[in-house]
Amino acid sequence: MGEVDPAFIQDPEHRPKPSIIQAEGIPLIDLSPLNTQEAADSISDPSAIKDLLKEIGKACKDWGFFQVINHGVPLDRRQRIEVASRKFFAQSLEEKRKVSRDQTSGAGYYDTEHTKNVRDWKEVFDFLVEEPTLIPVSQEPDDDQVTHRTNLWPENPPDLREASQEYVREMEKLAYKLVELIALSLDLPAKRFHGFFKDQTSLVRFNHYPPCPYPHLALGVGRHKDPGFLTILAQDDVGGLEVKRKTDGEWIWVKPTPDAYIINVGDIIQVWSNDAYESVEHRVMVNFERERFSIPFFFNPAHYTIIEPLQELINERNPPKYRPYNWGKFLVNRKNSNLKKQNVENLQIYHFKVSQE
Ligand SMILES: O=C(O)CCC(=O)C(=O)O
Ligand SMILES: [Fe+2]
Repeated sequence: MGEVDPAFIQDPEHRPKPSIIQAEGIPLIDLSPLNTQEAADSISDPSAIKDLLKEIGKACKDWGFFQVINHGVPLDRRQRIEVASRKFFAQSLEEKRKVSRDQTSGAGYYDTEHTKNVRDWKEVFDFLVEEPTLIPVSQEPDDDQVTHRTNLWPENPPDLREASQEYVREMEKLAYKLVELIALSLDLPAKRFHGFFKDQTSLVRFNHYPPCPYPHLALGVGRHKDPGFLTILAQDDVGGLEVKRKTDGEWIWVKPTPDAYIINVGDIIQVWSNDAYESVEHRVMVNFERERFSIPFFFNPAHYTIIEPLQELINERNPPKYRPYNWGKFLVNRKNSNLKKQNVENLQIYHFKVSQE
């Protein structure tokens, strides 16, 4: 890949800067107050975790991003899936393509994703949390058909499937804790969001960013916001994730913290909270020498969920800022547009924004 392939080249204004800004960085939040509660899985006494809720609320407002430590996910689960992911990507392209994602599967291997119509310098392997996962067949509003999506598991490494399934249970536990914290921080009942995830459309992705001969021109993932409810990301020690700081629009490097998870607010929280919390743009830089691996868990509601500002969070002085939309239709629209270069931007939540006039 010595030649510069124009498909990967970012417009000049979106290219990474030669100097990175570490600044004070995104907030680091210690979840250990949850571990000292007698019932950590149901936050029964919000007053005991008042400070934690404040921290979470502030991080969601000011950054849309934070890291968590003492999160309760056993380190060996994470190490096992990280090793499996490395082994999978180390195989030949021919081997990896045996589990290639196609139009009908919602999962598998692919290396042709585009973000904002520029190809990403990465290869990925996706798997669904629920089997089957129900997704609408088409983005047409009148078409009620749904498909049953299942996973494509590779033969090698042989323990990838088990490691993945084990890891996902841990991700769900952490996700539900975070969902409760976020609900409480918005002055909602702890379980306010739980029902939406009954038939979840959540997804885990293995990202592999190979070394890049022109890291000043390309990106591992172009600037974007995550469309779902929230994302729990495990990044390795290489680093490359950058978050757009809300105060001044600068791209801030997220310093790898061993055994921490990076949490970000997705578009759905932004809409449900009527913009109290914001889904923030992020991107991934690649580098000349080192390959990088990351594993995001995208926590997403059931396909039939209608996304609109929550009744409790709107009033006359704070009217709804979005028109309702159907999550499954939104997802299908996005999926159809991400695998090829197009001339227009794909569907975004601002397309549902109510005009303030
Ligand atoms: O690899 C990373 O650090 C982040 C990846 C990401 O933002 C995504 O896959 O949505
Ligand atoms: Fe992302």
